[in-house]
Amino acid sequence: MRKLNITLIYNNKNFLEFINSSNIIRSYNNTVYSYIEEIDSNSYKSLFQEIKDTGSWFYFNTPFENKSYLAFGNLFENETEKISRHEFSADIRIPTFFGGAMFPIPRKTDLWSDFKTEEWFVPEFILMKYESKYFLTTNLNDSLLNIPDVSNRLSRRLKELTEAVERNEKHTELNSGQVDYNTWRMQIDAALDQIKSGYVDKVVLARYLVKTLKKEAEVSQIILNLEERYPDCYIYLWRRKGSLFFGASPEKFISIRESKLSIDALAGSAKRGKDKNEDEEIAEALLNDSKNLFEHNAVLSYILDRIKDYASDIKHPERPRIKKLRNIQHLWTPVTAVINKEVPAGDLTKRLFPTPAVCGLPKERALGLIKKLETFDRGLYSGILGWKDAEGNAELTVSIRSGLLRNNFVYLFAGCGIVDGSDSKEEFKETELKLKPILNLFYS
Ligand SMILES: C=C(O[C@@H]1C=C(C(=O)O)C=C[C@H]1O)C(=O)O
Repeated sequence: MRKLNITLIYNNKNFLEFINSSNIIRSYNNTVYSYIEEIDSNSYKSLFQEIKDTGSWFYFNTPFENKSYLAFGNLFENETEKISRHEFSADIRIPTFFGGAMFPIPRKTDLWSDFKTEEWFVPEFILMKYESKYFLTTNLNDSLLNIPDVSNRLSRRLKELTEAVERNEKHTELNSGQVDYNTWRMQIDAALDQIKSGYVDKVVLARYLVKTLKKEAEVSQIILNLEERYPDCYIYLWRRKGSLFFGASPEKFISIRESKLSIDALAGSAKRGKDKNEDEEIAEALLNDSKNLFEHNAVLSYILDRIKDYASDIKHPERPRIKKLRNIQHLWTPVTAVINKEVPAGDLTKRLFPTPAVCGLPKERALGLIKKLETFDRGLYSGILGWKDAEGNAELTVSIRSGLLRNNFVYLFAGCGIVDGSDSKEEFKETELKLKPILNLFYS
């Protein structure tokens, strides 16, 4: 294994100054003291090449901001309300909490037992890449440590991330089989009956696939491939206990910076064309297709309705735009607004989640139908994932186009919005397009 230099980066003088200043302001419980230092790119890159499917860590890349985070170690868990923060470096903002929430249906199996229904944790360390600069954040709590202690702890954590573990080769699938076309058709027909009777306007049904991995997954390769192939998507990987949940999502759930809010309405899909002309024809047809526009508008009108009491200056383009990805294109309406000062960010998340892009309309009825018709646990698939800070800022994605690695299996998930006029064969094809980003990582 290459030697990792990151253990040596602490600048003694700055760190001591930080400890002293932290001692002065030290008066609350649950305070996070964040020491941020720039590190050299080689340390970061060498760690990245060595990262394994072991330990507990969280990786989140928001390419449109040129920022990625690798968070590891656990200082606090689920204490969002109580934590205040003292940062040493004022120039650069670092998120406080990383984590996410599952799609809100109680689980029937053990597939997701390595994750919690909802978790927001304060990591011990965060490696951040911002444009061409690299930073290490060390988070400390009230039992402040000295430099050798912190360095040792960092070395231990890095070892956990980079050391491969021997695996027992005998495993059984936790959720055997898959949703094949016949099962899918019956589910879509049942949903269409409910739509025709007027019980729901839209419901998003998903299917899953299980594949055996032929060899150990190479995590650094997964990250590199996803980042290269999906340069406009959120790239996320969350490793916890024996599971790795990961994906490349085109969908922003919510982004909050001070009072600026932005949300994606993303729904309505079509394949990519074989050449530029065909691609444009397909996009044009999608922009004028009443079924897809209905699916899309269900999401947009829901978002506008849910934020109207919390925000002002709500803006969005009059007609949807097209978001093009490698295998698929979508109808997309970006919504921006200014949040009323008195609203906590968590309230907005609760009001919006899950949107009709992954659930349906009316929400509670669609949730009931999904619970009744789907035969697997969605878990973190179609949940939310990302970061928040103690000041109410947040960057969360809808965790779609995702897979779960567990033992020697990869579980893949994809869904689509069902509305009046949906056809089970076409929707099945659409799920295949949506499964591709993950499937191609292992079987191309
Ligand atoms: C549910 C998924 O995607 C969602 C459903 C879409 C649709 O039905 O057209 C499009 C984008 C996403 O909001 C998925 O990828 O699994």
